[in-house]
Formats: sequence, C-alpha cells, structure tokens
Amino acid sequence: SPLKVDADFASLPLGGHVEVLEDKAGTLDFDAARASDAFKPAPPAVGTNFGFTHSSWWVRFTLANGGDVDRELMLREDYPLIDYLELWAPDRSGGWRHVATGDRTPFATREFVHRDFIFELDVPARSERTFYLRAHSDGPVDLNLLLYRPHALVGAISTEQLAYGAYYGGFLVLVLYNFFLFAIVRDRAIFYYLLYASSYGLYFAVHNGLTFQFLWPDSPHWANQALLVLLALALVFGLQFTRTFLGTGGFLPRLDKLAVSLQVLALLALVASFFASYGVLIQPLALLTVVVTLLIIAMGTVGLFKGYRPARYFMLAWGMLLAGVLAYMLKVFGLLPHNMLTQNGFQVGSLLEMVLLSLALASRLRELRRQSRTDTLTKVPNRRSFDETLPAEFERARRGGSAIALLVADIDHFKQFNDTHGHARGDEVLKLVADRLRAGVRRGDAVCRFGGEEFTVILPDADAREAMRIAESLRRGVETSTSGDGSITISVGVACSQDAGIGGVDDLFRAADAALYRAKDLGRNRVVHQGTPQVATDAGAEPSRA
Ligand SMILES: Nc1nc2c(ncn2[C@@H]2O[C@H](COP(=O)(O)OP(=O)(O)OP(=O)(O)O)[C@@H](O)[C@H]2O)c(=O)[nH]1
Repeated sequence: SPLKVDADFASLPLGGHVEVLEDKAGTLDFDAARASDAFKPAPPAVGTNFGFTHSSWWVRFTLANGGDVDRELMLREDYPLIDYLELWAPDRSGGWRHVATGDRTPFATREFVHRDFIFELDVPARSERTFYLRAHSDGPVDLNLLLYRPHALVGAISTEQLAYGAYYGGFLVLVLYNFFLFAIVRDRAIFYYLLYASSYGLYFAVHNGLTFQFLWPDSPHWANQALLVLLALALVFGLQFTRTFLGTGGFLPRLDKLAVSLQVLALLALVASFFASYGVLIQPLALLTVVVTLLIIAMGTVGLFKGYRPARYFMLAWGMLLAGVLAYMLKVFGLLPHNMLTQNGFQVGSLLEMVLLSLALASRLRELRRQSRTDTLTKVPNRRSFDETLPAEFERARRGGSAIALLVADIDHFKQFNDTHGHARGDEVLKLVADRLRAGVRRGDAVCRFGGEEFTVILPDADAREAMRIAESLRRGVETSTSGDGSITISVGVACSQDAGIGGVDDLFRAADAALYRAKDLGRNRVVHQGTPQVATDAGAEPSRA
C-alpha cells in the first residue's frame, strides 16, 4: 500500500513499504523491470538488506500525497559502499528522471554532495508517485532507506557531521600526539601504534564514505580497493604493535609465530587486492579479522597473568572495543536503545580503544624507565637510580634541616668465593645479600646495587648513631643468613651529612667509601664510621685488602 507522505513527519524508514525484485542475471532494463509482476513485499526480518549477492536488486515504492501542497522529500540510502545505485523518479512531464550513481562511479555523479546517497523525490499535491531503485554490488547489498523532510535531513546531517568531526578529530589528535612522542622517545611500539591508528582510522573513514568524498572523489576503483588495503594494513600493524608492546617474542614464542603467520596472510590479502575483486576478498579478510582479534586478546591475557603492568591498559583497551561491538549487538537484538552510540558501537569502541592504547604506551614508557633503573640480577635499584636518588634525598634533607646517612657495603673476598664456587653461585649470593639488605632497612630507605659486589644504602632522617645501628644490623643479618654458605660477610662504610667536613653529596659518598676501605683494612666483616678512628665488630682482624 502507498506510503502517505502528507502527514506531519520528520523522517520515516522506508524498509517496510517497499517491494523488491531479484534480477539474478542482472539483465533487466528499466522498462522490463517496470513491466514485471514479480515484485514482492520486502521480508520484514531483513527488509532491504540482501547481504552478499551476485544478483541485481530492484526496489519499488509508492508515495501518496493526499494534501493540497506539493511535497518535496529526500530519500537517503545510508550504506555508502553500494557499487551501483540507480533511481528512476517520475518527472512532471510524464517522463522519468534517471540518476545513476554508486561508489564505482565518480563522486560527481551524485545529486547531493554527501558521503551517503541522497535523492530528491517530488510528490505533487493530491497524487501518487511510484519510484524505482536498482542496486548491484560486489560487497553486501545492504540498502538502508530513509525518507526525510528537507529540514529534518539538514538537522540530522549537521548532528552527524559534528559527531564525525569529533570522532576523526580524536583520531587525528592521537596520531599527531603519538607522532611527536615517537619523535622524542623513539620507542618502536609508538611507531607501530601510529601506523595502526592511522590505517584503522582511515579504514573507518572509507567505511563511512568520507575518504571517497574528501580524499579521492575521482578514483572509484581505488575507493573500493582502499577498504581492503587499509583493513589488511590495520591487521598487520595491529599485530606488530601488540607483539612489540607485549614483547611476545620472548615469553610467548608460539603465539608470536602464529601472529607472524597471520601478518603474512594479511599481506597476501593486500597484494591480492590488486588482482582479485572486493567480493572475493572481503569475506576471508573479515574472518581473518576475527582470528587476529582473538589472538591479540589471548596474548594480552597471558601478558596480564605474567604480571606485565602495561598489559592492564592494553586489555582494557580491547575490552572497550568489544564493549562497543557488544553494545551494537544488543541494539540489534532490541536489548539496548537505538541511538548514535549503540548504532556506531564498533566505531565508538575503536576510538576508546585507541585512547586507552595510547595510555598503555605511557604505562609502557614508565615500565621501561623503571626497568632501566633496576638491576636485572638482584632486582634492587641500580647505579643510575642511585645517582638520581642520592642528590635528591640530600637536597631534601638539607631543606628540611634533617640528617641523611649513606652506607657503602661490599662483600668480602667475593673474588675468592667466585673462584671456588663458580660464577652462578656467586650470582645467588649477590641476590641473597640484596634481599638481606632490603629486608633489613626501614621504609623509605633505598638499597641500590652500586656495581659488582658493592651496594649502597641511602638512609634519610638518620644521624650517625642511627646509621651505625642499621649498618651493624645489616652486617649481622648477612653474616647469619649465609653462615652455611662458606660464611659470606660484608664490610660497611658509614657517613652522615652531619659529620664534620661533609658539604655536599660528593663529600658524603667519598667519606662513606673511605670508611669502607678502612673497614677492609681493619679486617673486613665490620662497620666503620668515617669520623671515628675505629668502630670494630668482634670479628678478628685480617690482612689488608688487596
Ligand atoms: N658472580 C658474580 N660475580 C661478580 C659480579 N660482579 C662482580 N663480581 C665479582 O666480584 C669480584 C670482586 O672482587 P674484588 O673487587 O677483587 O674484591 P673481593 O674479592 O670481594 O675482595 P674484598 O673486596 O677485598 O674483600 C670479582 O671476582 C668479580 O668478578 C656478578 O654480577 N656476579
């Protein structure tokens, strides 16, 4: 039955009011189609979404204007990737106005300069008009037909343009920001993120019909191929980013190899896009996308369980994307309202994903920074960390008018231990000593491996007396916990900022180091304060340090 268009409405979905005709061979011309009696009402479940099909599809609908004024209406088909789309509309002289467009014809074939297909429909007062559409496409023929009053279409489009501007603006800012970050930091993960975000963002822009309108309006062939190329690139770079970010080559060699094979497949699809048609390639690529997504989530999950902190943001990011897809699914099944967020759940989720991946990169930089300040063997802060921490703590103590002390500790006769028991056992001793030191200090004290078998301990808010007490308890702690190991002992030199002659950080370190030498000279396994002539433990004197 004709759709009444004289009532007051802003927009109407046309889906339930059309009849369709499948032209399997694609040979019918307009007159033959118009004469055909094989038109059937569109099935309510799918409407005019015909999916992947080799047929051409004819769509017919009748609009009835019972009012006294002419009605000018806008027909919008809002899936922009239809290859060929034609309209036949009755004109006022009894003939037909024919528009032949689609994304396989130059952009200029459109009546309206817009990423979707928009046609003007004229229904004079007190009349009925029947319109015909013909669609054919290598990809899915998913016609989403909407009828608008002109003012309503203007309103809808301006809202959408704002949303798209915000969406792609977000992508652009992320890409620019990370570009500059990469220029400074030179982390390869940032580089792959850049490529991933760029190809992914452009892929969506192709999907929305925006690149065809704004970037390559005269290249319909490339406009179609670009979707495949960008999807393949997004898969390659997404995997490359994930592998670099999580460092999967090291701890997940099998999954990492699988990732490389999938990258090769995506690259093959990319090359094939120059020879094979869109229709042949899009379905395998869609399948590959699902597999890649599952693999990335699997790798992130393992990274998370291995305790790699940046993997938390990484997984949150992918969770956002999945939440977006889920929101869209729930909308399709009527469990969530239809609005711009749910309708575009995939796209919204993808931007949130990119934002969180950018955060994950920041978290990774923090982790790299932490690693560069940690000794890999003993897991205590290293020399670099010490060189940064001591001046800062010293300055803080000076400003607060408090004392700060420094211990320099060295394992006794470690060379001999190494020579006797081997380097591996020596490493274990280093770890053990580091653990003892760490366990024996107060909160806020900093144990560092200064180098070799030498450790430092920064003791904020400690005067010489307190520092001696802590040093002595550390010495005893090492001695007792390693008594079964051929007796490992340490010698410790102590200096405090309140000691005479300590003007700055360098004085403090020199004094503690000199005290350590004295401890070695006095027989090892003892604590010596730089100011006092001798504060010996009860260990017997030994020959001088070599
Ligand atoms: N196993 C192991 N040994 C190390 C490491 N770093 C340094 N060493 C060893 O530590 C030893 C330090 O020897 P020396 O500096 O001669 O001092 P020492 O033998 O401890 O003698 P004193 O300090 O005079 O008591 C050398 O044999 C180094 O090879 C390490 O990371 N692992």
